[in-house]
Amino acid sequence: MMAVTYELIKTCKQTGARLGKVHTPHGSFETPVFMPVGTLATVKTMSPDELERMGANIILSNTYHLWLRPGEDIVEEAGGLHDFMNWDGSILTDSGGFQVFSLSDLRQIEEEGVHFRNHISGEKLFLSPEKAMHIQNSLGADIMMAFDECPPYPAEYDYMKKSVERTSRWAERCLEAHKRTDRQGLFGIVQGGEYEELRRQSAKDLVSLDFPGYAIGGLSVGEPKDVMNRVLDFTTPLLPDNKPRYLMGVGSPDSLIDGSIRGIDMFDCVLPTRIARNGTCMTSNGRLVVRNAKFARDFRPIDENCDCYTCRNYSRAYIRHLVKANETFGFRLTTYHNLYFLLKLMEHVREAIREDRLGDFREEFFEQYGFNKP
Ligand SMILES: Nc1nc2c(CCNCC3CCCCC3)c3[nH]c(NCCc4ccccc4)nc3cc2c(=O)[nH]1
Ligand SMILES: [Zn+2]
Repeated sequence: MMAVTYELIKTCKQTGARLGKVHTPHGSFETPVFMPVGTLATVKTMSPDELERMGANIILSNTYHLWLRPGEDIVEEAGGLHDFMNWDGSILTDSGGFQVFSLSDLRQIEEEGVHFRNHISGEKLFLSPEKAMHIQNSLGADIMMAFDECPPYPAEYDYMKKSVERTSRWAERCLEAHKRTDRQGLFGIVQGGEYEELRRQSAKDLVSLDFPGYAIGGLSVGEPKDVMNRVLDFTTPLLPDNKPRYLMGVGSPDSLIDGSIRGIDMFDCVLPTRIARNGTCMTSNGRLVVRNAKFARDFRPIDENCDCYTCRNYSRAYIRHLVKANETFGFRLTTYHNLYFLLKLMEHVREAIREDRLGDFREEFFEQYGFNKP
């Protein structure tokens, strides 16, 4: 029995977007969906109860971070991530590949795996496809990611070709090493940078391995948005219609809409929670830096079009005061609003797909948010 399955409900007549549902052992969620990130087994400053109340059904955590701290053995002894963090919705864990490349220096990539330094203690470590599978099996996430290399942007064609071929060999090794296929679904990650023939090669290799879902990796790594959109235009059609497609590391409102239009079903990003912790909020009229002096006597909510707990009960003046005083409650309020804003945005995207008008929704949203301004 497949741990993770996808149900295609309908395709938008105006765009390539699709309305779907993903079923996992910890429940189902409609797609396109934004997945809040909880790196160290917590979505920073939010309780599981608050995440549930704001409508989150799936959150992310991470192999690399939990392996280093507290150690996957402790999480396994607790009964796995769901019990450890008291979250009974779905969980997806990234494989750690990306974090090794983005967090630690002195890394050396070989066929066997990657040698690198622990970014906290400096000790030398080694992560391989097999090790990444064992850790994710111990963590017990409903969706696991294959161990891949996400090359930097830009990367030479020859380097990228070698990297794609190795990532495909690593994907096979992940399938071999994955132990709990009845309870945890393993997604393959398509690489290939901006090179169409390499994306084709990567997708062909992974689709032939018949994963229950596919991620598009190697994007949101500094390339211009039109490069990302072009890569999506020729990559998503290479993936099977009856499997979820997850665009990794994407979480700005415009990219969520443009990715959905190009047939992406799942998104994750640290953006909303990270900018919240420095007092920046996403609103329907663009970004608002609540720390700004102009809000000192502004008693309106962060976003007058938002009905979240933060916007129903607190003013810009109050939140500015808290953020300036470095009061934790202030960051809880901005985080709650930013996550609610993106979860609500995806609800509107799904509604627009139902009504075959996602193209129109994109125009209205971009206009109001200010994306079209030159
Ligand atoms: N395997 C893998 N992961 C990738 C990730 C991590 C996705 N988030 C996981 C999440 C798990 C829990 C801990 C945190 C990470 C990416 N993130 C980005 N861009 C982020 C760009 C960005 C945007 C805003 C702020 C910071 C960074 N591109 C990515 C490409 C890949 C990739 O090819 N392979
Ligand atoms: Zn709000």
